[in-house]
Amino acid sequence: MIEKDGRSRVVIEHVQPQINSGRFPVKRTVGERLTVIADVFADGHDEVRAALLVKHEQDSDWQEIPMEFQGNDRWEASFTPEKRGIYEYTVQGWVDHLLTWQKGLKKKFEASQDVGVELLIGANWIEEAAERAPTHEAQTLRNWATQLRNESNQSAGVTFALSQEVTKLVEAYPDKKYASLYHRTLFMEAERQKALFSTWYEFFPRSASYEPGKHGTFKDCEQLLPRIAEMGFDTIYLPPIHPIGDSNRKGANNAVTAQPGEPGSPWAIGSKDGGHKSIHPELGNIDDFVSLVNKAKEFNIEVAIDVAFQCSPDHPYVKEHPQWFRWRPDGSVQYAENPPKKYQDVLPINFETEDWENLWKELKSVFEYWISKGVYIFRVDNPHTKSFIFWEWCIREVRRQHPDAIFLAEAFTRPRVMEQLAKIGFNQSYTYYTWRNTQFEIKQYMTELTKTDMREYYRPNFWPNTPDILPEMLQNGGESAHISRVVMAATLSSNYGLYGPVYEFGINTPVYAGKEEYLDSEKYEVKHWDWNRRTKIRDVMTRINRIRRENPALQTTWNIEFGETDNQQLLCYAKVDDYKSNKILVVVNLDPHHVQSGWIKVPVQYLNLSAGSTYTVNDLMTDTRYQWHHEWNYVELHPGVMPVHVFRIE
Ligand SMILES: O=P(O)(O)O[C@H]1O[C@H](CO)[C@@H](O[C@H]2O[C@H](CO)[C@@H](O)[C@H](O)[C@H]2O)[C@H](O)[C@H]1O
Repeated sequence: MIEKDGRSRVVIEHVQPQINSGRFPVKRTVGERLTVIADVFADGHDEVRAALLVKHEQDSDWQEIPMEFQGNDRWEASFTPEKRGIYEYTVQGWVDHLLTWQKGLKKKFEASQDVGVELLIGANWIEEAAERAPTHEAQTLRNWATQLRNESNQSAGVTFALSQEVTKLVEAYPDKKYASLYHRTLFMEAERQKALFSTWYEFFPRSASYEPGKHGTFKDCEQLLPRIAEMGFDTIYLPPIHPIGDSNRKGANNAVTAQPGEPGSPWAIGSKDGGHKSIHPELGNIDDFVSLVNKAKEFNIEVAIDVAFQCSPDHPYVKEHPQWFRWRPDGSVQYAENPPKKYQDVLPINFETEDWENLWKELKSVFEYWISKGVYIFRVDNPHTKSFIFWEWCIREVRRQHPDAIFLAEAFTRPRVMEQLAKIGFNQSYTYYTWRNTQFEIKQYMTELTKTDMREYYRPNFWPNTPDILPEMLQNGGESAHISRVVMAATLSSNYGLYGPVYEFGINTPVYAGKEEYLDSEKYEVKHWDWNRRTKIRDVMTRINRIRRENPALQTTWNIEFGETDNQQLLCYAKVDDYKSNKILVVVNLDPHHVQSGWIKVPVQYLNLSAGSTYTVNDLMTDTRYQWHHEWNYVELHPGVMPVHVFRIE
C-alpha cells in the first residue's frame, strides 16, 4: 500500500531543537525566542520552500512562519511565545514551481535565450496561484497572467515577472498540494520569566530572630524581609519548615545522637505534631506562614520551600502507611542515604510499594497544599533518589493546574541523572558550578550548558555555597573568593542563589581540614546572626543584584561569549541582550591571593563594536570609567580591593 502521495518530493530532517526525538518538550519562558532549524530539500533542481508551523496547545490554528534559507539545504525560523503553556511545532516543506519558474526565467533571459514560452508558462502558474488567493488578490493575479500572455516585449515581461510585487503576491499563495510535513510534532513549554531569572537567598527561619538565644519564627522572618529586599533578592528559600522528629535526631556537627535540647535537622521531617503539611510549632502556625508569604510579596519576594520526600521514624506516614516503607526482617527500615552521606535520622520512601498510586497522590497533594498557601517555588531535595516516572507525572499534573509552579532539582549526582530530571520537568537545576574554579573548567562547563542541547532543557541555577557545601575555594580564598564566586554566579547564570547568612558574613571554617562542610553547621543548630552587620561581601551582593536587575544582558544564561586572556588567572566574558543594546563585559581575577594582571581580548564582534573604534567601559562595581580603543586591553585586579570588573560598554 502506498500511504503517501507520491508527488510529495520534499524531505525534512534534522529538525532542531528536539529532546530525545521529541519525547520531552524544550524549555523557554514567555518572550524568549525559539529558533528552529531543519534540513529541507528535494530531488533535482527545483526551488524548495519551508515553513515553521507553531500553535499553542489551546489554539486550533497553526501559525505559519516562513523559514529562511541558510545555505546547504539548511533552513531556519524563530518564534517567540507570548503566553505560558505548551506550544506544538513542526516543519513543512514544498517544491515551489513559481519560484523555480522565476529563477529559470532570469537565467535564460540573462543568457539571451528566447523566453516567450517561459512567459506563457509563468502566466499559467500565476493563474493557478489566483485559485488559492482571496477574491481581490485573485483578480490582480489573473490580470497579471493576462498581461504576461499578451506581453510582446520579452524584456518588459521578464522585468514584470521578476518584480517585487509579483514575487510578493505569488509567495503568499504557494501551491502546497504536495507539501511534506516533518514526521513529528515537537513541543515547547513556555514558562513564566522567573524560571529563567531569579535570585535566591537561603536562610533557616529558626535562626531568624534578632534576639540572641531565641528560636526564630515566621514573624522574625518578616522582620528580615526589608533587609533581604535591600540586598536585591527576589526569592527566599527556607529549608524544611515542618515538625522535626525525635527518634535518631542528629546533634551538632552531624552527631548521630542529639544531646537533650538540640533541635535536630529540619530535613528529619515528621513528629507527633504532623508531617509534610504541618508547621514546626516553634516557627509559628500556618497563619503566620501565610502572613510571611503575603508580606514577602509586598517586597517582590517569593517564598520557596524545601520539599524533602523522606520521613523521620516519628512521621505520621510511618504508622498510617507502613506499606510505603521497605521493612526488613528485623522490623526496621534502612535509613536514607545519598552515598557516601548517611541520613540516619530519616527513612526513605519505597517507590516500588504496591500502594504506589496512593503514595503518588499523597505526595502530589503536598505540593498542592503549599500552593494553596501561596507557595509556587519548590526546591526539591534529592529528587534523584525518587523515581523519575513519579516526578514526570507529579510535575506535569501540578503544573497543569498551576503553571506558575517552579521546581528546582537539588541533585548533585551523575550528569545523566541530573539531565534526566531536567528533561522530565524540573524547571531549574543545581549544577557543578560550585566546584568549577579554573578558567578552563568554567569555560568548558558554560559551553556544555549553553552550546549543547542541554541549553534546550536544563536551566542552571548557580550556587557558590549551600548549607551542605563549603567549597575549598571559599575556605581558602576568604573574602576575595566570596566576592568573585558570587559575582561569577550572578553573571554567568541568570538563576543563582546562595546560603545567605554565612556567605555575607564570610564564615568559612570547615568541620575539619579537607572536608567541604561548615563547622557547627546551622543544619543541626539554631544560630544567632547579627542581622545588622554590613560586610563588604554583603555590599557586593547588593550591588551585583542591582546590576542584574538593571541590565537585561544578565537576565538570561544563553548569551555568553568568552574573550581570550594572556593570563590563565583572568576570566573574561561578554553578554549582550537580544537587541544588542545592553552590553556587559566581566573580567574576574580567579586567584584570591595575588594581584593578577594581563591583556584581555574583548570580543568586539560579538559586542557589535567596530574594530579600531573607541568605546567607554563603565565598571558598575566601582563606578569607574575607562576609554578603550582596541580589542586587546590591559587589566589589573587586586583581590584585596575588588577582584572583578563588571563593565557596561557605553
Ligand atoms: O543529599 P544532599 O547532599 O543533596 O543534601 C540534601 O539532602 C539531605 C537529606 O535530606 C540533607 O541532609 C540533612 O538532613 C538529613 C536528614 O535530617 C541529615 O541526616 C543530614 O545530616 C543533614 O545534612 C541536606 O541538608 C540536603 O541539602
